Amino acid sequence: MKFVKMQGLGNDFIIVNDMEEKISLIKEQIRLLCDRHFGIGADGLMLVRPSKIYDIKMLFYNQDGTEAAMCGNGVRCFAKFVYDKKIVKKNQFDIETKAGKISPEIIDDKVQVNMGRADFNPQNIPVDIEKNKIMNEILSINGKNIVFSSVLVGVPHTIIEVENLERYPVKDLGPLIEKHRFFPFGTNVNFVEALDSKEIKMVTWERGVGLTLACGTGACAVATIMREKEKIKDRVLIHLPGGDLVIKFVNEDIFMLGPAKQVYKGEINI
Ligand SMILES: N[C@H](CCC[C@H](N)C(=O)O)C(=O)O
Repeated sequence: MKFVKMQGLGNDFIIVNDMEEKISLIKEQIRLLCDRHFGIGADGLMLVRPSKIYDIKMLFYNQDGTEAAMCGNGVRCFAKFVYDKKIVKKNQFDIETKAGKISPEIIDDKVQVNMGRADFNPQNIPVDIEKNKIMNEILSINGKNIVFSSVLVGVPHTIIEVENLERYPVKDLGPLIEKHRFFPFGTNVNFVEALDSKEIKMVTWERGVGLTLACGTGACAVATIMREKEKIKDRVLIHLPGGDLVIKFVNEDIFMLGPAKQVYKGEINI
């Protein structure tokens, strides 16, 4: 099976051109391909498929083999791949994803993506709390009360503001919050330190992966919640361990601008 390895701010992916729709990978095979010792190694894997309703279709799978509706860094890499390989012959197009239509624009070596609108409805995120919005709720872990907000930006995201990101126990709390009983399908967990009204630092414990160098939908979710709390306006620079993303709001649509780079291409027997 031929593949290309790409990365967006160090969030890395295996991309397979399956326009002939001949490839069907079971969960265990995806997990093996993404394994950093027994396989290629990646945070996720994407299949390129034809779409009946938009220009192209993206299927996304996490490192553990679970399918997810969307991936922000992944969709930038996906868009760059299909454009560079001339599978799609325009630099602005629409991708069919399980989270709906996602519209990227290739701008030199960067990709700007209209990520659509955030969904605050707990039933859609989903979060098992009887409220209209999940803002500044409390969950307790090992006797520690944690204030959190949750929102759907393609996939479920939980946002926790902290005073000092470097000193916060992200690796201990991330997996416990990811699988907390409030989140029936799990959640991505974003730990955020607001620097000022224009800059934010964050790190994400990703559902189905663990700590990653960047999370695109997470950055969009963080910007959404911080804007909802009126801590930022309609544009923010987000610093992630793997690099920076610019997130801006046009009306209620979320736009994400960031890099997407090919690392290498290869072939593997699976
Ligand atoms: N792990 C996420 C999907 C990938 C999200 C992340 N890689 C991004 O860039 O948005 C989930 O299961 O919801």
